[in-house]
Amino acid sequence: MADESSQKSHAIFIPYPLQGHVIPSVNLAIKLASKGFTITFINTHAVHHQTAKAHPDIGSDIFAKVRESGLDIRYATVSDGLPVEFDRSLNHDQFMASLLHEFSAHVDEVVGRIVGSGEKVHCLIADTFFVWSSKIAKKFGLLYVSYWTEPALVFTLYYHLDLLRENGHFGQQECREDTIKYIPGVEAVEPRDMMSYLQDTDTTSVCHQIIFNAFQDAKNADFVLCNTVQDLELGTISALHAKVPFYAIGPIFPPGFTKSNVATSLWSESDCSQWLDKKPHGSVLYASFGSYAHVKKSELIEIAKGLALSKVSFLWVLRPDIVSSDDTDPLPVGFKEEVKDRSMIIPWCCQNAVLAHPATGGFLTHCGWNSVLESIWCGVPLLCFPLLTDQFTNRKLVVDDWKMGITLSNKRPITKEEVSDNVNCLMSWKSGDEYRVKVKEVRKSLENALAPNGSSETNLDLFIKQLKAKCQIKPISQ
Ligand SMILES: O=c1ccn([C@@H]2O[C@H](COP(=O)(O)OP(=O)(O)O[C@H]3O[C@H](CO)[C@@H](O)[C@H](O)[C@H]3O)[C@@H](O)[C@H]2O)c(=O)[nH]1
Repeated sequence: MADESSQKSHAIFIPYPLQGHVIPSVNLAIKLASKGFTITFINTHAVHHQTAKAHPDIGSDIFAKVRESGLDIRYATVSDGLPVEFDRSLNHDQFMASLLHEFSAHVDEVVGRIVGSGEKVHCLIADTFFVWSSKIAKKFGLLYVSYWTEPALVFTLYYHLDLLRENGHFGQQECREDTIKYIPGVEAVEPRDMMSYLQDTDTTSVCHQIIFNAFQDAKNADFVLCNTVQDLELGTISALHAKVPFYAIGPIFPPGFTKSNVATSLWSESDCSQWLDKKPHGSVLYASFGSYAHVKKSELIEIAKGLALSKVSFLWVLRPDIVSSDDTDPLPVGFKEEVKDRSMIIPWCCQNAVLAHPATGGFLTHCGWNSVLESIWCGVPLLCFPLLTDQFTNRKLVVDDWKMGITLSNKRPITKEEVSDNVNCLMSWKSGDEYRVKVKEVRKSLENALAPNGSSETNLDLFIKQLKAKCQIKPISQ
């Protein structure tokens, strides 16, 4: 009979309540559960409410279906401190302030309830951007596993904020503009390629407070799991190993890639497959700017006009709040009519299915990290239009380091002519070929990482082994 120390590892898993964080968190939760973990996954009431609105069949539990397949994933929800119907997109700073100041009290209560029920819990897996994780983990006697959903390069730049500050590249009225060459493991980064928050001169915003506090807290993490691919960021990761118990476990995708048994989309997905089926191989540009950033109306109009000018077929995801949730129809008058024979414009889709479709030949993207990984996996080259946060740094990786895409524009504001020219450059068989060849080369690193004994599996297994050792859990079979 199993004794007290041979139980399954039980993790409470709390994703950051944003689409681009919930998706890789659900995927990691499934992966850990398939390796024998018990997971209690906790979404905010607001994320659950919006997911349930988009998928009326899921009821109160997004994991009901995967549990039927034998995985031990439990599900709970918690308040983020704001009413469920509150418009978090329109009132972004108030939302972030609530996550900074209010959320931890609610998390404390729910974690306390689970631990107090007598259930043995071993660790708290929480997004690195939370400011409270190590304190709550410590209070309830749990190990803290920090989950980083962006590249290792971005992690290390935040981790070395003090170094950037000391050297005058961050936090001054006039920051240095020369190349940064002193971050361990990072050969060179231009200041313009740092995350947007590190390029701001005003560092008093709520997002800055979150970053400062979160990275202070991350220094107390027992483990950091990163959704990146070891081979692609080897130097950065090796240097981090000297300071942080850092595990490159990516790419973390849903099992099956194009279809998940767990509903994660916050908007209902339009089916584009029939439209795509009628298009020639590699002829469609897919355009999407993710779930979070907003686009200036004037830039959105230039992009629309540029797409019209390009004559390329395109599938464009335009979230209802892409400009602002109080301007839900920002396209130029007559645009939809003008491009109707060669376009499909929708509020949301199953992005993995679109990228994996043979008709898709290019991706106009804001460079969210999930989008970058998904595009590589599907061998689709990128046209980069970074808007916020890590997207500028991700663009550097995609264009300057891995050479599998091009930048939409090196200056702002963008013009319709450069949009059209660059769309044609990426989509044309001749000029786009070098990027298609490169992205397929980079894809090999992902394939290797996911192969049996590849870095994704090996690093995840190493983490599990070391976690069990720290918790003194014996393997189940003993
Ligand atoms: O119509 C769509 C559009 C997107 N997605 C999915 O939504 C996710 C979007 O994630 P990402 O591409 O990373 O963009 P954001 O939603 O903007 O993600 C936030 O979180 C990321 C991970 O931390 C950061 O890299 C980004 O900069 C940040 O904005 C991806 O998995 C997409 O497949 C869909 O399923 N359907």
